[in-house]
Amino acid sequence: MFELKNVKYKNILDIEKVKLNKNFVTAILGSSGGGKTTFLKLLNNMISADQGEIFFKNKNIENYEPVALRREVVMLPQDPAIFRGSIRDNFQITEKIAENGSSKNINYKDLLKKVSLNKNLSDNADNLSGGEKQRLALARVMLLEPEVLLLDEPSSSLDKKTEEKIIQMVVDYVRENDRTLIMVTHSPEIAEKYADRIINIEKGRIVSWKN
Ligand SMILES: Nc1ncnc2c1ncn2[C@@H]1O[C@H](COP(=O)(O)OP(=O)(O)OP(=O)(O)O)[C@@H](O)[C@H]1O
Repeated sequence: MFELKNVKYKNILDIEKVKLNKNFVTAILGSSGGGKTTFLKLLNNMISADQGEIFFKNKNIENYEPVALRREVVMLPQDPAIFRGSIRDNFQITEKIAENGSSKNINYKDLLKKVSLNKNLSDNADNLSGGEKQRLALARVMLLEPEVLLLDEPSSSLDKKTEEKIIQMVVDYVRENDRTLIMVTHSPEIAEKYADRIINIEKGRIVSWKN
């Protein structure tokens, strides 16, 4: 699905060659500051490599229209922005942005249940805790039904039990719907349990991977 060749970004990343498979759950592990977030951002062209090439479905990502690419490859950042207004507003704005009618008949309440967010649609999204905002953002991403989900430490402000539940749910979703998930995680246990492939990034380089 993705192929990177001799990709360099500032003095942060230096990736000789890597392929990321379609329909795989790929986990990215590594020390803080090693370049994991930067790696994800390159995949939907939020940032452009200084050198080298990145292919998505055999086409150089520089040749995709950026908005079209980001509809297919959606990133959930560590600290996602929440739209002002209610939880329902957040879903409605997302659907408007999506514009592609992909979110046909998705029930907002079911979506909240899926991400274990025990709130009303009319609740003010601003009042949610950090972990709850992250789950709302995850629900918004699911509404977009992207082909590829890039999750940057989706569980960073969640307790262990909720974290596991959410990851299980995302992985189930990805597998049932033939999607591709690339997730940065701090937890080797989560990576071992859910990923088809684990990539270790240290100091900007891929130091090991495991199938
Ligand atoms: N736009 C930028 N310009 C300069 N330096 C940057 C930029 N973005 C990130 N960095 C630096 O690059 C390094 C890698 O950052 P990155 O966020 O990719 O690491 P990470 O592995 O995701 O870390 P963490 O696990 O702490 O989230 C860090 O030292 C960071 O400070």
